[in-house]
Amino acid sequence: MATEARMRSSASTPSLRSSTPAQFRGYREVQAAQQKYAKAAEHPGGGNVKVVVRVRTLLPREIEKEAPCIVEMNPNTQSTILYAPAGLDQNMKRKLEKKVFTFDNSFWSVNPKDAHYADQDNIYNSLGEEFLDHNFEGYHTCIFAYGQTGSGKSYSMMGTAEKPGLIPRTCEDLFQRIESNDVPNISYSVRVSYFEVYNEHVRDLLVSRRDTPYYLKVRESPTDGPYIKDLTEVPVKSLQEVLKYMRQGDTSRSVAATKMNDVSSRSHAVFTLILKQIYHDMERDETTERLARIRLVDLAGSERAKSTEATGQRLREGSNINKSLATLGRVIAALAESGNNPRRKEVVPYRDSVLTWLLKDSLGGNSKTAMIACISPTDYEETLSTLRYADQAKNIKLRAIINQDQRSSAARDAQIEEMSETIRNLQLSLSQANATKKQTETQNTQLEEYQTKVERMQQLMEEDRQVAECKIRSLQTQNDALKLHLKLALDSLKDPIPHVPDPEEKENSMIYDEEEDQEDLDVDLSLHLEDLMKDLGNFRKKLADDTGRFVGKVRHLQELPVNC
Ligand SMILES: Nc1ncnc2c1ncn2[C@@H]1O[C@H](COP(=O)(O)OP(=O)(O)OP(=O)(O)O)[C@@H](O)[C@H]1O
Repeated sequence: MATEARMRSSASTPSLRSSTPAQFRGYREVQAAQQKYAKAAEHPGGGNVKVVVRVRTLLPREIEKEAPCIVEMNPNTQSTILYAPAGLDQNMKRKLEKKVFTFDNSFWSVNPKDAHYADQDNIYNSLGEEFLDHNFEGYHTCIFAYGQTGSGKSYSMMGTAEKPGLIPRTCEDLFQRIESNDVPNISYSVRVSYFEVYNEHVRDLLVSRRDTPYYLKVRESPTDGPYIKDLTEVPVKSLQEVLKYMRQGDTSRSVAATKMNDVSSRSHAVFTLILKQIYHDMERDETTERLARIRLVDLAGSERAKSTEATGQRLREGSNINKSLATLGRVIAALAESGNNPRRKEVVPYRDSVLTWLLKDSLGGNSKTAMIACISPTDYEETLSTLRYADQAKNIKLRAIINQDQRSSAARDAQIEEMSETIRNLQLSLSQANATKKQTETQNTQLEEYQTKVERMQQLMEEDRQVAECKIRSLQTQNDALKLHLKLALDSLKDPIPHVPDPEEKENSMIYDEEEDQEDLDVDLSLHLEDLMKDLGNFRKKLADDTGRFVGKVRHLQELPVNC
């Protein structure tokens, strides 16, 4: 449970926010914002998995049964206390004495009337906002919700239309931050993907359901680790667009009514946003790219067949869910053990389930990660098991780094050129293979490679267009600032400020000084004016160059063949 004060986020504003309107920003202000941007890269990315617990409200079936609330939370210590259920004999009660756990946050969502009640807003402000700050700094992040079936995972992650959860709020804040950015030489791009792991198979939630199930393959890249081949990743430009995909994915998620939950998620759902920031340094003609993967995971709930009374398909689903959650438990245990004792090299069984294999990076690698352990206020055994799980996760050490890449414009151009050449060669060999009608395995691999390269190339060209655009924006801002300076300089030349005479000065020297000062001022102003005119000329020239380059590149992009 958290107090109001603690609920309010202490997270810093993102490094790129500013309140000065762009048209009034001078070169110095822009430089200051740029330095701030570079400074964010110095933050260390270590630390442990952040673990928070949320206890949900009592559900109608629990109220009906008059089930007592056996959880308590202390807002001062952020501890969660679990009491043994009433009605046990003294012997059992002694065995199941009260258990106390302390977490980064203990969120009390039982009764809205309580002072320390945590609503959806509080959860986002305490966790989501801070994690989005990390994304703008260039870190990958992952927030996953864990808990028994019906404990409030989907409510916390997705929420309802009236009370949106972490996922829609993250999307909203992300686009708000992007739209309020007024540093002209930074551009953003966002892509989204949404998949589920159902019965150990990966299903793309952004592709409409087909009669015969269509599952995707998991592959491993030497540089990026495990990834899903052919997963849809769509570029999104606005909040409305990303919410549209989120809803589309949500409706195709595998859910079913069980005895414990009317709308129970039968799969683990992974919603991912990829945020790319490209910052262009005007002086060095160099771009810095920052890439952050924002992973938001709603796990299926752990469940006991006895409580769910499941049979047939539901039972099989349940046993697969439990199997992957058990593997996740073993992965957490192994990582926590290595965190406690760095000299001990634990074998982490990532590969034992599709879920842990895909979350490898988020669990013990390059990511800042948080776990929301969702608990029911009435179930002793399941709640204790979730709290133990969460307690162990606190010991996992992370190795997050800022994902940043610096390149000169010339290097970017060279990369595009090299890629065009590869695409041309692939196209040639494909059309030769087509001509001889040889449907070989090599041809298929080449075709795949070709398509990936073309996609990557189109992405690069799009980014290049954004860089050119932000250069133009930046030059225009500087141009505006210079015009303003120029106007002020001209005004002061036309109407110089009269010198205020010092009463103690002698009259003669006064006349002499006044004339001398005016001469100095005139010389200063005309030198300043000359500099400004020179700068203005340079900026105009640069602007014209960039516009020319940009138009040329767009033409090149339009001429590029998409399919062979
Ligand atoms: N903090 C909360 N405040 C109000 N209602 C909640 C809260 N948490 C959960 N609920 C309600 O409890 C029910 C179960 O929650 P939810 O579906 O999120 O559980 P879940 O953990 O995702 O379950 P499953 O694993 O079966 O999918 C829903 O009706 C949901 O609206």
